[in-house]
Amino acid sequence: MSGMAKNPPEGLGNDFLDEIVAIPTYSGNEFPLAGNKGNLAGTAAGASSMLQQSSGKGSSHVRSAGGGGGGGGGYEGTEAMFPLGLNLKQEKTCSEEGSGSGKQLGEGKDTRTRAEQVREYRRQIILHYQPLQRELYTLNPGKFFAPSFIKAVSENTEASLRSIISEHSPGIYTFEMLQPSFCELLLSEVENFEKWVKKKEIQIMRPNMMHSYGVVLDDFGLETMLAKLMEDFICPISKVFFPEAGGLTLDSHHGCVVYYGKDWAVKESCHADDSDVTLNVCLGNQFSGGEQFFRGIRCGGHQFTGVHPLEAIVDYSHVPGKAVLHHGRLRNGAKATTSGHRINLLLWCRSSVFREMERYQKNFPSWCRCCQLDEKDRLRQSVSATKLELSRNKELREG
Ligand SMILES: O=C(O)CCC(=O)C(=O)O
Ligand SMILES: [Fe+2]
Repeated sequence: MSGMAKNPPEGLGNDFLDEIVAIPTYSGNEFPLAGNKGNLAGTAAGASSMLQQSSGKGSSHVRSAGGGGGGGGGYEGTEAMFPLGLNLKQEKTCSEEGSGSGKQLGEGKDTRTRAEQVREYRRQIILHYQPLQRELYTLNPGKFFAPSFIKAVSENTEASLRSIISEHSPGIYTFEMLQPSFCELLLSEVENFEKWVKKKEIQIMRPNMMHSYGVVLDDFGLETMLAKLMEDFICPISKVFFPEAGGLTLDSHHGCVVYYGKDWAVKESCHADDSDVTLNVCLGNQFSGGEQFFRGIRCGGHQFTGVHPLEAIVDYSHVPGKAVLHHGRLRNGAKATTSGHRINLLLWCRSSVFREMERYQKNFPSWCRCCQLDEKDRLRQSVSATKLELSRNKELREG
């Protein structure tokens, strides 16, 4: 089992504390899942009421394509705009976000790259944290996944995958994925990690700028297991359903668990994940409300445009054990969880090849609605200009 914690020494030395970089943290509320055995079958209740569209800015105005690419988590907020992505310091600009390894952080003193800081941060945690559910740390499909999911992925044909996957709406796919016992184990591991963090009074990195309530699984030893999960079980699906979004070449991920509920109220904000393909699976528990909403796929240059009238505005009510797989640039957000607690596993899957190609892409990406509209406009204008020129030439010849 690689990446597992060794026996921790008593307490944590100053070196360890020095290594932890300040990030969003919370210390107050207990993780309220202890003793919830058997409750995982709870479902997301509550009819999905329509989310109000983005205030004021929600016109279908199409901005001309700007920088593009960039992988940053832009937001079209219902109110505020937040960036997303792994963040060692609470920076405010989207463009600083994302998987930009090689970038130096810190004001002056710390000259390590972001990648180096993250590596050291993880090393320190893994050295000191003692896992509770060790079986989670090695991928065990028979224990983790629903039999139907294992069968479809092992057959690995488009037909077998389509037999278990439903298209909730264009580009949003759902399927039964996790066994209740796996969800329970993961929840108890997360709870254990939170207890450890609290006991040691350390600050840890939280999943992203939207979530101070949640943990990054990769940081405490689950990175290898999640990488294998992505490679063996998500890539076969993304190859079929998201070939245009890097689905053929996913090669890195950001894995976390996020919490919603009374003690973990998250501001409703529409955003794009720092991901090329996103896997989101509900782990539990009993809750109502908390629908996820989707507001159109946009490239980096069009993140802040409104929803187009022809575009579906989609809500989805999470169900424990069931996965949602969507295009990473599909703008999304979560409505308030009105009772109980909703806890989800997120795997932001990335393709370095896709991101590199995006940087040099000259043509518009076919999957961005605004780029499509821009392209149509450009064609229309060029046809009108040609027509005008032809009629002028005709007038000159005849006149
Ligand atoms: O509410 C959820 O399940 C998804 C959260 C989310 O969109 C995100 O963290 O990127
Ligand atoms: Fe998201």
